[in-house]
Amino acid sequence: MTVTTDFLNQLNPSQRRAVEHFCGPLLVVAGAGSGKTRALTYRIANLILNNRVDPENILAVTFTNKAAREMKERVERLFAEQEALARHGKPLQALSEYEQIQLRSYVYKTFIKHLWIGTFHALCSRILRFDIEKYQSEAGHRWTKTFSIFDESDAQSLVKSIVVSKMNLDDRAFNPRSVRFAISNAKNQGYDAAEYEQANQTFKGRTIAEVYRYYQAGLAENNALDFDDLIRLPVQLFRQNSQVLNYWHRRFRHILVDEYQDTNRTQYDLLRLLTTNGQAGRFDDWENRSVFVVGDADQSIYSFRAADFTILMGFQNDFGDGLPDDDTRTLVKLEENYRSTSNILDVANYLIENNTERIDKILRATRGEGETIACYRADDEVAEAEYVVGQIRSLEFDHPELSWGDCAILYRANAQSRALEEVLTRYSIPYRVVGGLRFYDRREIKDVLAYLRLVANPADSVSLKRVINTPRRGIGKTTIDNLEKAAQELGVPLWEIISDETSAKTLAGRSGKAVVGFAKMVQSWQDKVDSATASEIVQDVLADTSYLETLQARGTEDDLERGQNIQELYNAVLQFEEENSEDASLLAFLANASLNSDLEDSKNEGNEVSLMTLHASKGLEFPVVFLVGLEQGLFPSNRSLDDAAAIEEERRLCYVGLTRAQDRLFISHARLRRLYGSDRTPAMPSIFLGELPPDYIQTNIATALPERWTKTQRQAKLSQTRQSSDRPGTHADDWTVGEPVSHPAFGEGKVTHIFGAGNKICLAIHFPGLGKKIIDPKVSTLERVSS
Ligand SMILES: Nc1ncnc2c1ncn2[C@@H]1O[C@H](COP(=O)(O)OP(=O)(O)OP(=O)(O)O)[C@@H](O)[C@H]1O
Ligand SMILES: [Mg+2]
Repeated sequence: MTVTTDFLNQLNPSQRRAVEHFCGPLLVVAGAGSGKTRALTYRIANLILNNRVDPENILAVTFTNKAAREMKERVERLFAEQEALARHGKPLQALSEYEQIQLRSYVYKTFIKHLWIGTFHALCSRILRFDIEKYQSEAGHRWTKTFSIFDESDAQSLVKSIVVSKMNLDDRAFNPRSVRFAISNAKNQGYDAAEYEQANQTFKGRTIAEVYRYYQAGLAENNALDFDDLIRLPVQLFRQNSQVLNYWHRRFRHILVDEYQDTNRTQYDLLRLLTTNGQAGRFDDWENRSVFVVGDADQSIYSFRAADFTILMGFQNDFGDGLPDDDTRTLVKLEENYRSTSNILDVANYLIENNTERIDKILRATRGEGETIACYRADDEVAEAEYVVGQIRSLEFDHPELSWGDCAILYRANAQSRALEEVLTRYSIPYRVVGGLRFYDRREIKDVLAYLRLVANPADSVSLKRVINTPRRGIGKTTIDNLEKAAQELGVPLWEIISDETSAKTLAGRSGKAVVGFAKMVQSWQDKVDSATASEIVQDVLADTSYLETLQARGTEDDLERGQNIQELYNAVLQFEEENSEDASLLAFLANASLNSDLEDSKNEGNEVSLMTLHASKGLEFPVVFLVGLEQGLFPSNRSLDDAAAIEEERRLCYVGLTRAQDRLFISHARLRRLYGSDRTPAMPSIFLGELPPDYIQTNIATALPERWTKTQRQAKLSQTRQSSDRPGTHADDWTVGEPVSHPAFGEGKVTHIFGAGNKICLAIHFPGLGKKIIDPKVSTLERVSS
């Protein structure tokens, strides 16, 4: 391939600098829509095309599997375009279909196939498929490369069995979900059970540490890892074994990370080990390797999973050999936004300025002003959904160039999708819920995958128990308990008892024959695992278990849909085999299935409205965005109301939502909302609504927002706010915690917290009988009550 720089013309000078920076560390910080992801993608192409880097030496970390897929496709297209010019002297589109296919297949085989692009989890699972057998945990646990990946529900059922059966604890006091969460959090901060116990010297802390120990032993017994261990284990392995680390260090000379602000401690440790080869010193090889990260601290929204955006802020110091933070050798700022109209961008910037914990940055619009932002107050959640759908339908007439696929509805909580789905269905508008009930979380899919996991990893007793009597074959709970007890006493996996005909018959009594038959069936698949393809094994499993037939025999609509889903799973296996010809084994497919939540996207991708949580919308963009449910207690969420830092995170989430919009933005809230099956309860408008600049916003209720300002007034207001010469009651010093106040709608209450500083404040006020509300004194008039 000839050296070329043509494609770099599609970048602005700062992006180009980031892309062309060859070796050494580089941080790109910039606001939303400024082309960070684009720069990262072009950089991969540039490393290979112009810097002559072997694709095998590149590791790119994306936030979702979908992003990884898109990035690969994008790089592939860039390559194909360059190659078309070089070979044929014509742009790609001018070539015949046959020539295009040939060219793309060449590009795929020569370059793309060798690139490692994926999420931290997907990449780590690949590393572990090579090296996990060299790892030994402090407690002496070991895993083999056929390990299963436990998803959240598998992990929780393991925790539950420990809490209830092993430790005889009250599962109300030690709710398996929260215990699992505590363990997960500890892992993401790099704590093992002993370190966790050290840091939590209460009864509860010690008990959770004990569950943690049993849980790790349980994982090892099942030859399984949870999502957190997928990243933690390579870190520990790299620390234990310098040869292994050295191999991966030499392999990944160029590391690129998108959304770096949402990196947690363990992921950071992994990156550091890989770049420095575990040397205590800093990044020491400026001539031969690079570490390139892009991010935006204002979009950090995963602190509940231990993400820490100070890691982004520390990048230059950590990797930059002690160079000052603003050193341009290690920092590029992007200041143009290519995504949104200036109205949308102004509104988002205005909101995020309310955060105290942030570094100000410039983000200039490059597009026109666009339309104003619509804000709608609905009577309840159904009326809100009707408003959204009404707008989507009227877009059909007003903007025929837009299609349903251009629209996205974003919300804070998954449960909000129900009302929206009902109304969309009523009007026959096709939609898809991105990351809702994941395809791989469906019961029938989990069943078939459990069979496959058992084939690949006989030690996986969680999967074994799931399928031993599914479909029913007359093996009851008592029989399974007996078999399991024997396995525990002998300290062997359940499979060993079941697959031994004599033991199985002795222990299983009347169900002995069924157990033996089941074991023989599984054994016959296991015998083939090295020679057959994944799809052949799936076919065998479906045929031998009569799973599909059982569904068909029952024949309800639900059952038929389940049958179709299984068919879809089979298609996914075939597709996987096509795309991954170099490793299409059952193991590789299973890892992919555990880690890939985007199957539904590829199945349905087309002209449909997208529904998703704000978290899932990160990095994406849509011409039309609806941001719904801006109500106190929902967004910001209830859990954040008492916590200033959490409110700031919610505000960042709101910033993420607003900045997904390219052309049109609709915001809404309801006065009454039914959520999680409760009665309709009154809902207050979100504080974030009061923080948006009213002159940019058209609302259906004159009083929904504070007084209207013109744009010039807004500027004046902004500087005035900054000079803090406000009306009384809007400055932090005006209030003290504990003082009684009166609100026009809620009556009398007491100030419990003051968030923010200067005149960028909100007050948390407890109103007897109503609970706690967050009030912005700039929006609501609060009266002091003399006590
Ligand atoms: N130099 C450029 N010229 C034209 N369009 C650009 C340029 N850079 C980026 N874009 C476009 O702007 C949009 C936003 O880019 P991108 O998604 O890379 O931004 P980002 O900084 O990663 O955003 P986010 O913070 O939301 O992840 C995309 O549609 C991209 O193609
Ligand atoms: Mg991005």
